[in-house]
Amino acid sequence: MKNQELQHGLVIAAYGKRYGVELDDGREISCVTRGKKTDLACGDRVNIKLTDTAEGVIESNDTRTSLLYRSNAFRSKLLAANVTQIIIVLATTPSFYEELLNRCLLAAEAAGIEVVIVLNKCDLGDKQEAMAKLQRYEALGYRVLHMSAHEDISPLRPLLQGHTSVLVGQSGMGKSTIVNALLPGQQVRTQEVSQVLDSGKHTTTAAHLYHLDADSHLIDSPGLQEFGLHHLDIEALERAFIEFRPYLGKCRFNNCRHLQEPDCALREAAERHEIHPERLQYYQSMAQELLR
Ligand SMILES: Nc1nc2c(ncn2[C@@H]2O[C@H](COP(=O)(O)OP(=O)(O)OP(=O)(O)O)[C@@H](O)[C@H]2O)c(=O)[nH]1
Ligand SMILES: [Zn+2]
Repeated sequence: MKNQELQHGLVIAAYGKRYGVELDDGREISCVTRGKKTDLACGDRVNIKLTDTAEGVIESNDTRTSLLYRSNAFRSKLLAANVTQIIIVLATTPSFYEELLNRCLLAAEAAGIEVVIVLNKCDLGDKQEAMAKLQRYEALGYRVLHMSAHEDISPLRPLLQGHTSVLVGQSGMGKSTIVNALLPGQQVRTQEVSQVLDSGKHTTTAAHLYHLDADSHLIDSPGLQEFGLHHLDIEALERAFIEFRPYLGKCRFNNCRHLQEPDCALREAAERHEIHPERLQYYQSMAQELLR
């Protein structure tokens, strides 16, 4: 193709090394990156050189307003770019991992984005235990929405308005049910995109972006197990615990890590139960891991 002008677009799907990109004119094309570059995510705004009518090479990405990482035991990968909000989907049953919730919250705070915790399957009888666990997070100021994706998705809709939200959660919490309820037509759309992108090969989608309306977008990230926090340093980690912030800088040592040091404002606050001792312990275990 002769046309070497760069096109601008939005990454709407990440399939390993292949990306689905929606061009500013609305066309969807399949792209690879230049060289070995793989540090792109759903939600990235990119500049593309077309190589065919429906194919291109991503030359660069625009500056991001936010970036979230996912990780496995070995390394961090990008999860989503330019999101303004994270929707953490939990359910009354099966029981959720509080560890994963905490990691999601830290990732959101570190990225500077808003949080909504959704407790799904509230139509089921057995919700007391999950609700009790979440009271601690409500007390910290996090918004917790009790709902049932089976019965009524409408309480969630206004919270998505004007945001680019990323939906995360462990398997079985009801994420697919929520996406399907929010986007009754998305099945069609997934097929269209995968026909363009898959070219017959079996691929796994890391994430997919859907438009709810002109200003509201939703990124679905299937199979999320872990949140990448390897990129945080110790200062970012302590600030990511929102209830620690009023105490930071008040310890005797200004490089206090709040582990064993004397006159530590955070440890004293935990002793007075102004901060929850379990959250401090959780911070300490992560800090020790980071400092190793
Ligand atoms: N009772 C009840 N069941 C629900 C609700 N939402 C989802 N479920 C059920 O919970 C099960 C898991 O829901 P999915 O939407 O597949 O969960 P998921 O989080 O997408 O899980 P993966 O596909 O494994 O990632 C399914 O059997 C759903 O029908 C709800 O609000 N109430
Ligand atoms: Zn301290």
